[in-house]
Amino acid sequence: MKLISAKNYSDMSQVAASFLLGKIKNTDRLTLGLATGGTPIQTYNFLIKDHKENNTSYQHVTTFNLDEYVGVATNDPRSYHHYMDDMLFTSIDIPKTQTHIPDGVAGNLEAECDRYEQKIAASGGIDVQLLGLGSNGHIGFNEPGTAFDTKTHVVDLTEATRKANARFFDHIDEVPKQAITMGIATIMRSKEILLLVSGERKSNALAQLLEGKVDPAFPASILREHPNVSIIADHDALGDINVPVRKGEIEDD
Ligand SMILES: O=P(O)(O)OC[C@H]1O[C@](O)(CO)[C@@H](O)[C@@H]1O
Repeated sequence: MKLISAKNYSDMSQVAASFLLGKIKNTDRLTLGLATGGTPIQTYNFLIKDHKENNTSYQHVTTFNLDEYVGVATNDPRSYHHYMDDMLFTSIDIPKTQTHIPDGVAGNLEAECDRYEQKIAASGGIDVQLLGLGSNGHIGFNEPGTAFDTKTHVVDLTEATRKANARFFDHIDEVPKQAITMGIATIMRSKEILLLVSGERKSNALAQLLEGKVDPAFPASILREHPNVSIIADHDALGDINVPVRKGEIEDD
């Protein structure tokens, strides 16, 4: 696992965008796994800025998002479909047909999970998966206690996660109680993983990921067993962590 430090949220986002652009610009065909939440927003802003300034194309890129709320329509501003259109897709030249997000209003949610899993496999699997880290160690919406062999599935959200995400809704009661998420096995099959961690509120989770044991009680701990993980963490998230850290390129300036 490679740990790269960045000074702050903005620098973390710039290092992350450069990392992704290195892949986007240097491949003929790329499948990206994408995340939502607060963490990747500025990374997406930097990708958009680069697209506008350098005309970087996404015609050869296919994307699969980690998750979607159950019962939130795709055109609802709180859906992850809407988030992705708003934060990235409509501002770059990626064909809509190449972007994939689970359908949280599908009539048969189990069938939707199977369909999504098969779609990822049919595309050849995920080359690079972008991840955020839940304060309780969740990755995607895989909450503590999720078995490491899970594929895409429906999950009951914990109160902690609903509270953490209530900032995107008018009231906590409006935060859905369930979501569809890629499973931990789905995420672990990605060829490469890029985990972004920012802010003091994530420092305990990051310390546990780096120093604790691999345990389903802390889902992100499984990343220690993946052969190709890079973590970009800012100083607030790193806190006093006592592991070797490589400095992000921006810090070397
Ligand atoms: O980036 P945030 O908003 O702190 O959320 C952490 C993670 O939790 C989720 O909101 C749930 O999947 C992810 O989208 C995100 O990566």
